[in-house]
Amino acid sequence: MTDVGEEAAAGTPEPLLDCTDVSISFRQRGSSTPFYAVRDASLRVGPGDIVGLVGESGSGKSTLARAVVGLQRIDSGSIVFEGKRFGRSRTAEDRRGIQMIFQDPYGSLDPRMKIRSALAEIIRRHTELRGKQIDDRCAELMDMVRLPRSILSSRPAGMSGGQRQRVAIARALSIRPRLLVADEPVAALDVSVQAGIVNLLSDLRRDVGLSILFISHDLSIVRTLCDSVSVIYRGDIVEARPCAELFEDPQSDYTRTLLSAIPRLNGPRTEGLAQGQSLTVRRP
Ligand SMILES: Nc1ncnc2c1ncn2[C@@H]1O[C@H](COP(=O)(O)OP(=O)(O)OP(=O)(O)O)[C@@H](O)[C@H]1O
Repeated sequence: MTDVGEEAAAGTPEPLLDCTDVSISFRQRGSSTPFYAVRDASLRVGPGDIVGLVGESGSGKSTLARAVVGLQRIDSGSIVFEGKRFGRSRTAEDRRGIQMIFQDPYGSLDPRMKIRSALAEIIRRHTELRGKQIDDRCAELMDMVRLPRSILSSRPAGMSGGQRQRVAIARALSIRPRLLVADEPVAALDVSVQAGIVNLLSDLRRDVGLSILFISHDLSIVRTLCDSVSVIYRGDIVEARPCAELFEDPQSDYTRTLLSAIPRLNGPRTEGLAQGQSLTVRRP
């Protein structure tokens, strides 16, 4: 096995996140045989990378993502983040490094709480900032996610889906994670709103060096946003390659099936997201 020193000397950066042979099972009612939702899955995210994780419904994407953030126990394998292997429990510092956003941002936002209070609470809990420093940080976060600062005085209930997802991103960023796990973050949004969120994630990688594990069943978005992509099928990662290579020359039968099921992918990179609408992502 190559050690980190040799890798660095060879010019290969140490991955930020390195999952190796991760298996996750659930008990099945009425059976003594466990059901493996994830089986020997390996996944790497480099510093500043956006990695897509794609697969059909029930293939194990969310289960693996939850394991990465520490919400799901793993049976075997390892999850190493910034060179540290996570054990059964994680420290507060471990948890700070990886934050997650979900398809439904309501899940992480208290509908009764003003955005300023929700952000202030998490900033106070996880950082040394106090008083005006917290106000300044809240304002800065609104700028980062391109929301007007006046939103800080609103409650989630009065906001659009896209605004709520931006607030969820601001909340995740408030404690300066190095990795954002985004589980279907645009699946519930209108196509026009999706493009704004995808552009925002791309800009956050460029502006603050955020690394992203982007989970989606929408291959056209993954192709537009991600540097590399892992394809998961029934808990197995069947292919993991740079995006351009995978879309041009898929190696596994399952990836070929996924791609052929979406004829619009045969068009140019930014065309045809849905019925003539285009998803234009600004590249750094
Ligand atoms: N807590 C659980 N108990 C039992 N089975 C579970 C549990 N969580 C997930 N599963 C099963 O594990 C498999 C993978 O589910 P998972 O949610 O990870 O898939 P997914 O690829 O994220 O699907 P989707 O795109 O529909 O969200 C599914 O068969 C699901 O029913």
